[in-house]
Amino acid sequence: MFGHTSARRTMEIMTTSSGYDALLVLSFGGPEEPAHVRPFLENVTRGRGVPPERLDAVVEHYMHFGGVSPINALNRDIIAAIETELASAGIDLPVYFGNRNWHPMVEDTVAQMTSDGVQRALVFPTSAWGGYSGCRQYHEDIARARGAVGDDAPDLVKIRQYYDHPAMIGAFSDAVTSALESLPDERRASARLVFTAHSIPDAADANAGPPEDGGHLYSRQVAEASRLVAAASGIDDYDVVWQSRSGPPQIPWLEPDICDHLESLSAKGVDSVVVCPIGFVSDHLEVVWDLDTEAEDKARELGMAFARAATPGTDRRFAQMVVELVREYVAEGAPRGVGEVPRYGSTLNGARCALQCCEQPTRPTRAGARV
Ligand SMILES: CC1=C(CCC(=O)O)c2cc3nc(cc4[nH]c(cc5[nH]c(cc1n2)c(C)c5CCC(=O)O)c(CCC(=O)O)c4C)C(CCC(=O)O)=C3C
Ligand SMILES: [Fe+2]
Repeated sequence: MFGHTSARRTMEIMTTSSGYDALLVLSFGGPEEPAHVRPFLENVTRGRGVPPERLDAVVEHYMHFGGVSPINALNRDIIAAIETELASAGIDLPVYFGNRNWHPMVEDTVAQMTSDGVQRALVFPTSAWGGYSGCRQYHEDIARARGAVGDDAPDLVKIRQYYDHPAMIGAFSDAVTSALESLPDERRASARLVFTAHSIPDAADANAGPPEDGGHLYSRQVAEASRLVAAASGIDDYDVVWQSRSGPPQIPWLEPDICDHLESLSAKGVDSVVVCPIGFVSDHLEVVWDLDTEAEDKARELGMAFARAATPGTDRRFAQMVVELVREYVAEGAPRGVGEVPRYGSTLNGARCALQCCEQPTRPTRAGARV
């Protein structure tokens, strides 16, 4: 059952005039049955200093959904939508699917691409962001997968960060407006807009981006995307908070946490929130558990009305954005972005964007020694 890719058709691969002959959608991966939850989590956390107590808690989150992460199915839907949009744009590129942490593994997918004769492919990462987890780790995946295949591996060009693409900002903004409209009439005018993204260690954020850009690229992009979405929704007052913190408690991560923030808002008399998961392209486990279960329960406990805005992955504009990004490369179109924070992240064969870009900070081991 493993190892097949999502290339929907067998076709003769022809190098187009633009020089690309496939598109690889590269994602995080997730388990699709209970027996796969532990091995998946072991892949995610290998060498990353995540305490066993945290892992046990996360196993439980997956078990609440029958051991099935929604992420792979959502990515298959995104791929089907991309195929439709590519076809209507007249761009003839087969689409492949590979993951960092679970099947279909990117190593297997790149092996398949090699045997299909692919020579040079674009890689669309399902993360819009800079930073180690959001960008550089995807470069590492590309390099590892090519290394596993050897000399015949195709050249792989990763598509750039797209945190401020107008199509994505538009989809998020419409989702915020719909979430606001779903609140009870009497709670709508007082609703507070709260953006949330995956927390990362402070030290990882400090190192995010090329050093000459000043660091903190991830939190700066998240803040900028939030500003753009709020502005497009006609809202000028909002907060940016973080979720899904992992790692040992003594290491500082980006704060405040969404649930703590709901408590502070409630203490100030706020009785209604719209939560926008700006950091995620689809409703994967961090969204359906950490927001739709934990944060919503917290809001209920505090007597607050709660509405969670949709993620953009199911919006047709998301697949259209992917095709626009592909066009930037195949037709050398100008990058479209509406934000003021720069975007990096496009390199060949897993090279870094710059020397010491998104360097992993040293982490204490559980024994207390630094590695
Ligand atoms: C910035 C960021 C994104 C957004 C960018 C992107 O989308 O890539 C993201 C996405 C995701 N994170 C995911 C799942 C997990 N992340 C973990 C752990 C971690 N995430 C981190 C950061 C991020 N993560 C970090 C710094 C860690 C600590 C360990 C380490 O330094 O690497 C763990 C380990 C257990 C835990 O501690 O939570 C799991 C299971 C899933 C799949 C969910 C599903 O199955 O539906 C997705 C899309
Ligand atoms: Fe994560």
